[in-house]
Amino acid sequence: MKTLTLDEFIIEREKQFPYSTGEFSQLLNSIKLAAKIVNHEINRAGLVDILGKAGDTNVQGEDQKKLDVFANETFKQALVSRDIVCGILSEEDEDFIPVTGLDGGNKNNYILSMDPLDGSSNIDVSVSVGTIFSIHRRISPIGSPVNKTDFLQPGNQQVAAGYIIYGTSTMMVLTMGNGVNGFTLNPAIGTFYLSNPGMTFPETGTTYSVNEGYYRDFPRGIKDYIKYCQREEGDRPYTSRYIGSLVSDFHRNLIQGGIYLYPESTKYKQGKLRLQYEANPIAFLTEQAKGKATDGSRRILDIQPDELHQRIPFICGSPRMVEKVEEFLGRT
Ligand SMILES: O=P(O)(O)OC[C@H]1O[C@](O)(COP(=O)(O)O)[C@@H](O)[C@@H]1O
Ligand SMILES: [Mg+2]
Ligand SMILES: [Mg+2]
Repeated sequence: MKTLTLDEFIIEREKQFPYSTGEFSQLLNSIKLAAKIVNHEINRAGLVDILGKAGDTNVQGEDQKKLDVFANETFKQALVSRDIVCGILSEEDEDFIPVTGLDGGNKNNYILSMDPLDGSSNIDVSVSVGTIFSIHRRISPIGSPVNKTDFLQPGNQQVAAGYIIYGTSTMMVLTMGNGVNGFTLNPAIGTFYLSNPGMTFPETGTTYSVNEGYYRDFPRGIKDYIKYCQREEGDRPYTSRYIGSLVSDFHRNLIQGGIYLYPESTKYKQGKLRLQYEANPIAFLTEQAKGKATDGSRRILDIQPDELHQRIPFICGSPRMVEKVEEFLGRT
C-alpha cells in the first residue's frame, strides 16, 4: 500500500473541513517549507555560524540563541511572503505581528501562534529540539487588521496544532481536531510521509519527565507525586527521563506512555511554559491522542488567556498518570 505524503493527507482531510478553500493546506505547506529550511540548518549547525547566543533577549528576558532568531525569521518569512495568515504571535517577538496587504487589511482567515525553536538550551549540544505551532481562525472581521483579541482565544478554539521534532529523524506531528498523525521527513527527497497514523497515548506509562532540580520549590502535591513515582510498589519505581526540550519529552511519552510536568515553583510562580504557543498546542495534541492536559486543576484548553506570553503550570500525558497528579494536588 502506498504511503501517503503529508500533502496528500492534508488535501484528503481538507475535503472534510468546513470552509475548505485550500487556504489551510497552503498554510501547512508554508510551515512544512520553513521546517525543512530550519532542519537543514540544525543538521549542519556546527559547520555554520548558527550556534551560541544572538546577543539579544526576548520579551521573556531569555537570551535568544542564533537558532531561535533564524527559526523565527524563517517561519515568519514563509508565512508572510505567501500572504497565508492574517497575523502571527511568536515567542521571540514582543507583540503580535499583523500581516497586512496593500490595503492595510487582510483577507486571510487564520492566525498562527508559534514557538519557533523549542528546547533552546539544547541547541548547542546537539540534543533534539523542535518547533511548536497553533492555528486559530481569526475573530476580527475578514479584511480588517487583526487585533489582540484574535490572539487571546482559548485552546479549545484551535483548528489545528502540531510540532516538528528535529531529532534522530525529523517528524511533523499534527492534529486538525480529528486524531493525531506523525509524518517523517525523507531527507533524500525532502518529503514528509505518513509514518505514524493515529497516534494515541497509552492509558498509563512508567516514565515521568520533570526537572527535579527544582524539587524543593514545587507545590506539596507535586513533591508527593514525584515520591510516589520513586516508591518501590507495583509497577514503580518509574523511570525518570528529562531531555529539557518539551517537544522531545512529549514525543517520547506520546509513543511509550508517560507524563511531563512543568509545575509552578518559586522561580516560575506561574510555571515556565507559555500558554498560547506551548501549552495550548501540546494540550490539543494530547487530548486528540486520548491523553490529559491540566494546570493541576483546570483543563488547559478551557483556560481564557489574558496576556500574549502568559505562563502556565503544565502537566500532560497518559490519562491515568495525570489523574494521579490531580489526586495528589487535590489532597493538599
Ligand atoms: O531547563 P528547564 O527549566 O527545565 O526548562 C526546560 C523547558 O523549557 C523549554 O526549553 C522552554 O522552551 P523554549 O526553549 O522554547 O524557551 C522547554 O522546551 C523545556 O521543557
Ligand atoms: Mg518552548
Ligand atoms: Mg522557543
